[in-house]
Amino acid sequence: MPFIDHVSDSDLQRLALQRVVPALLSRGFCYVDGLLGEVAGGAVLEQVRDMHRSGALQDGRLASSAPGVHRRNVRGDKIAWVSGAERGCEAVNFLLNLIDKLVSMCAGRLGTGTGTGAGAGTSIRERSKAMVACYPGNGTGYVKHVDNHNYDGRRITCIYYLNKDWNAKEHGGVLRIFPEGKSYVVDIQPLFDRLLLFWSDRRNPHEVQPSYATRYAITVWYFDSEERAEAKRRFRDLAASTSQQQQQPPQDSGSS
Ligand SMILES: Cc1cc(NC(=O)CCC(=O)O)nc(C)c1Br
Ligand SMILES: [Fe+3]
Repeated sequence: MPFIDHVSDSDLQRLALQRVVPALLSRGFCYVDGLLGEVAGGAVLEQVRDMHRSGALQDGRLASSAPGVHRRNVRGDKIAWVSGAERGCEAVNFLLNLIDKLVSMCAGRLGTGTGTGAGAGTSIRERSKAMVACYPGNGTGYVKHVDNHNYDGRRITCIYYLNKDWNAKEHGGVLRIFPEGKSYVVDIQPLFDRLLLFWSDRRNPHEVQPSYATRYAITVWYFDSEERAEAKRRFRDLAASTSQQQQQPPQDSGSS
């Protein structure tokens, strides 16, 4: 079904230049509410709910329960990786295309301000598949971490939230960002039709606080081409060197 084109290219251009780029450069994160609008946003939510109902969201990480509580492992978030081309993902694909357009309109203007010191600036031309995630609402969250803590190439994390009538006081599930070197934290509610963008590296450690209602989100990571290529080279060298070691006979320890 043809989605209502809620956001025109000129809207996106304005959003990129007047909101997203300045915020990323000055604060390192930015969120936009009402990205797709009720109809298209609702279509994405329905498709994610269908994935959840059909069991497509799996292999969540084991989340240990609170210390002291009888130590059973409870399931954390459930995820599925989608390209958007899958049947039943048409609305997700529409979302991904829109985010791609928005990020490409920003990419040329994120210059050397990214503070990575790597090369002349950020050339973002590729991204990961989309990670559809569901926190089941059993009190699990996601421990504090950095997405790209070791130059794996990821430059911008984009998270699209899908949760209607979310109330953090009752449902928890706040994404808390701890901006590097700042004395304050930033609490983001995972609200329906909200798009959050932030630098994936050490500038933005973050955690998901325990969620007490079903919490859906779709995440894509955009790569800096140079850093990604370098990370792939490093990974190939590592793989090559470890496989060589396996081929060589184990060096005797030299002990008598
Ligand atoms: C699998 C995986 C999930 C996440 N998710 C979040 O940080 C949650 C953000 C939110 O839902 O608000 N991050 C990493 C680095 C990996 Br890997
Ligand atoms: Fe993360």
